[in-house]
Amino acid sequence: MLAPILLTAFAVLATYLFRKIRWARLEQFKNIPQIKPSAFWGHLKLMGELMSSGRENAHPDEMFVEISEQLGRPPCFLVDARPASWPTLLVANHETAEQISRVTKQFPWAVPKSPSFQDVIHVVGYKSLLIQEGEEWKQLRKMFNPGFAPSHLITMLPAILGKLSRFLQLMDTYAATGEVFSLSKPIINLTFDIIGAVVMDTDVDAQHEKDEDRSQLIRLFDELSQTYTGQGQNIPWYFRPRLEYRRIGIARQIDNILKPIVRQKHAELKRGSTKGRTVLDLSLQGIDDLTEAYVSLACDQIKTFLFAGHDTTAILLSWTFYELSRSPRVLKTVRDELDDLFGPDPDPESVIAKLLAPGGEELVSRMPYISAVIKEVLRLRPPAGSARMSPKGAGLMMRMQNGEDVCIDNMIIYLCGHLIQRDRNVYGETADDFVPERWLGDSDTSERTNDDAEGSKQENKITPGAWRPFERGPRSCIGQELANIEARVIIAAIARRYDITKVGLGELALNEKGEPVLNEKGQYKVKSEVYQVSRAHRSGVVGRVRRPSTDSLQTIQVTAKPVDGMKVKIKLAPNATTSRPSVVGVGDLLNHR
Ligand code: HEM
Repeated sequence: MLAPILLTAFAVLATYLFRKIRWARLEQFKNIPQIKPSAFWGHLKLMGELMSSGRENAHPDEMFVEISEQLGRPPCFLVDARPASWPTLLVANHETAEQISRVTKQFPWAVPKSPSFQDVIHVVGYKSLLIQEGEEWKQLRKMFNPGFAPSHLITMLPAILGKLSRFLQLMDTYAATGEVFSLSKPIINLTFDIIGAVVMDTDVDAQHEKDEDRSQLIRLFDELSQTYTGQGQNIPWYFRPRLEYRRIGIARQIDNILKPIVRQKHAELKRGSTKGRTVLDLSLQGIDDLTEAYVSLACDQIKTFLFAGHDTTAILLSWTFYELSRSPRVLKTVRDELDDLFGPDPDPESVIAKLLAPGGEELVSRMPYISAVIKEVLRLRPPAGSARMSPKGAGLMMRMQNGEDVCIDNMIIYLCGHLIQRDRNVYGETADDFVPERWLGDSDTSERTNDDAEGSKQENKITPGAWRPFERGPRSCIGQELANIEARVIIAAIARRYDITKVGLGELALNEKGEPVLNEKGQYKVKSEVYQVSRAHRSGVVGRVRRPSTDSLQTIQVTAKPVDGMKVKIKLAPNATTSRPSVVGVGDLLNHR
């Protein structure tokens, strides 16, 4: 008697599930452009195939480019990798992206962040600016905006330049030995040191060769980011409780280092024994009683700035030096601009002296060609994108190419800078080429690019929303101006001192005389392409190989880095002095300021 009942119940359940899966795969999003999904697998199998047939370890953006091409480059398309990830809407055009990033009545602070950001919760903290929403986010942003205001950041120039000496020393050593090294590594460590100085006036000692000489804070940060590498690290925590426990433990140790710093800075401010110029100082001003809750909140923001501010800027600089190394026309123009601005002496000490002298701040804003180079690198190699999600039931509608309105609630909306910024409708036939000149007359990379009224004042041509490496709208990058200043002064200090040669992937193709050969686009021909990978790699040293898997969809917010950590060798440029006055000089210059 029981058997037929059970059998019937099983048949009913199976039919229900079959229909439900079929509906979800074939019907639910049928109006969104997509590769024909499998009724059972959706796009899971397709993604597995694409990732294993492509470049090893490649950033998912590369796979999205391939899908976009197959679909005829629509403004947006769907990738359905359920249950490995939420269904994901890939946004590939600026008009569609603006619908998500702008302020609307429904979303007064733009469409909320995707829950996939929770993956990095132990790195940035529960109350991180990166993750918070609504009023809480607004208050935080208000609290920390002053520390990142351009007029304030420029006063931090000495602190930024102060971190260059160790970097230059190391680069000079590499130039002397001629050894191959990962350029991203010293740059990441430099940007880490700069963030530590700008945010809390603390030497985080990232730039030491030996691990034991680096600060405990940096070592813990490193240890924590290590827990995010390797396969399957982003599955729900209850499937990997030991790893979760380890992350919580490391995060607690980091807090134990940062909390006393917050308390000490607050005490110094109250005593009046500090000028109070760091990002942390400014956020503490006006706070009489420092509660534990505030200490915790400030800690989460410091972690957020350390996390969001070092890797991104380092990626920008790594790609910049790579592009300069293979674009002789661009390198020459950059060096000419530096000669004009800083005089013919290419020594970093001389550049730094001019930056620190009266009027130095103004020099930072007067680098139109270098700015165009930075803008073009950020266009072609955006270090980060944005993942958003409209809550279930919110009723966020998007108009598709066929005129249909589709509800896009409860799915990841990925504003894919890599696709948006290579849109042929905006950038034409040279969309994939490195052409800094396209920005001349509009080479601004500052926060003003987030302002449409300012953007349309430019006599130029390229619509503001089509350049969005820092994203746009209220949730755009708070550190945009800091990244700009860092990138400019680092390029100014080193672009004339070293000649950089890529080694391994991306190496120049030489002719029979051993000379590099220009292609029709004015860049040297290369033997292979350097491509982007997604995972957080230890201090930029890349080497661990991960089998491709669908969980990379959940980590699309993780930055896109050069695959090999940008392996290069360097030598002093022909007119650079062979002595190393810069190493001693930077410290002296700062002491005398
Ligand atoms: C080239 C360098 C950088 C790039 C390309 C970049 C890119 C971005 C992008 C695309 C976002 C938006 C993320 C989203 O919508 O989900 C963002 C947000 C953010 N960035 Fe950056 N960033 C850079 C440097 C920095 C620096 C130096 C800091 C330093 C503190 C920083 C801190 C932040 C923070 C805190 C947010 C969250 C802002 C909010 O939600 O209110 N970034 N960044």
